[in-house]
Amino acid sequence: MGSEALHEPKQRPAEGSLAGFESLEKLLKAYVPADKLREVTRVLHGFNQGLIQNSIKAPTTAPYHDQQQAIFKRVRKLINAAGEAGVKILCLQEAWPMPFAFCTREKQWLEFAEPADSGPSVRLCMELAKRHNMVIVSSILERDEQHGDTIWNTAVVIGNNGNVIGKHRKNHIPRVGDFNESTYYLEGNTGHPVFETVYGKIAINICYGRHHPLNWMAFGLNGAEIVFNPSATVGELSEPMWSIEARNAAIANNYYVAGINRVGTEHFPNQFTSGDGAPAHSAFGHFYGSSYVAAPDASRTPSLARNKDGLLIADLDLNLNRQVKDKWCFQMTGRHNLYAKFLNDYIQLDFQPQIIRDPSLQSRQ
Ligand SMILES: NC(=O)NCCC(=O)O
Repeated sequence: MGSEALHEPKQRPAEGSLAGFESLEKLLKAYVPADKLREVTRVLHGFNQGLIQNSIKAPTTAPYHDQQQAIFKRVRKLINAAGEAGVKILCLQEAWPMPFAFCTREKQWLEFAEPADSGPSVRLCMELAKRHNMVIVSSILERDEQHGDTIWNTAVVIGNNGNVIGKHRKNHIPRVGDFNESTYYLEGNTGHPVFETVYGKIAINICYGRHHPLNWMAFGLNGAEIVFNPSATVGELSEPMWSIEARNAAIANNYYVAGINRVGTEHFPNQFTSGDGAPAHSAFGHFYGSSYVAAPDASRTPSLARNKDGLLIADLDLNLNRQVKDKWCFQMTGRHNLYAKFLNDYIQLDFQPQIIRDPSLQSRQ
């Protein structure tokens, strides 16, 4: 019997699975013979080196407080597991204390917004960070009460003493597919902060910011050693990009990147449309998890599952950043003065693109 017959899933593939397998790695393992799999993994992942992805735990029709408490219960358990395993820096997925309701455009979901220094999820993370002597990056919907209740998509960095070190607000707000986030909040105003923690210098590039190379670059130039990318994105939209973007950023900027994606399919009480003529629907699509860590030497860890909660633990040797920098000299050879001048020209109203046209082309009217 061939391996295909042995491993072909017999029933309908589980929701959110990849042809019946919980991750690409498991699918490859089922079909590629062991001697060849080593080579496939070497080329796909390089050499192997805590992140938490979680689904929502109560229906979106439940009272908000119940929805939030159900997620807290689950995430508390996962953070405790990370702490017991010795995790020192932990990042949670984007807007982890709530369903990713921004597809609906309904303002009622702002009920989940909280102050970045004292909201319920922040207090939970402060308690657990202190208990486990751990740094926690917690991505929330922020309500800025000091500035007229402005709403932001924010990552709060909590130090190992249970103190809030600071926060970063999402720089790039998507206007793609059902990601109607601009209905709720604006582009962030916190720049590209790097947080110096007892375990290393970290930064956060929130979700859609991962499509913007200069966003990655700025965190690197500010000295980040690890950049977390807490995300919420669905299979139909971005899955082919997911395994590339964090790796590319890690290579180009000589730091580690940890991509954390939400997991599960979220259904909402009222139907919404995608503005593409297709019928109204009540589910966002499948958040495909697949969280992983990419290193500056182009290696990466395997992914977490596509359809299950998970905790990924990776040992990061921060000295590798400098070794790779010394070898490849990407920072040293960067022509930042050229780019600075170009960008300055580009933002002028009278900017003209630098195009040298083949004079033998027929002139366009
Ligand atoms: N949450 C978020 O920014 N999603 C946008 C979709 C994507 O970047 O894949």
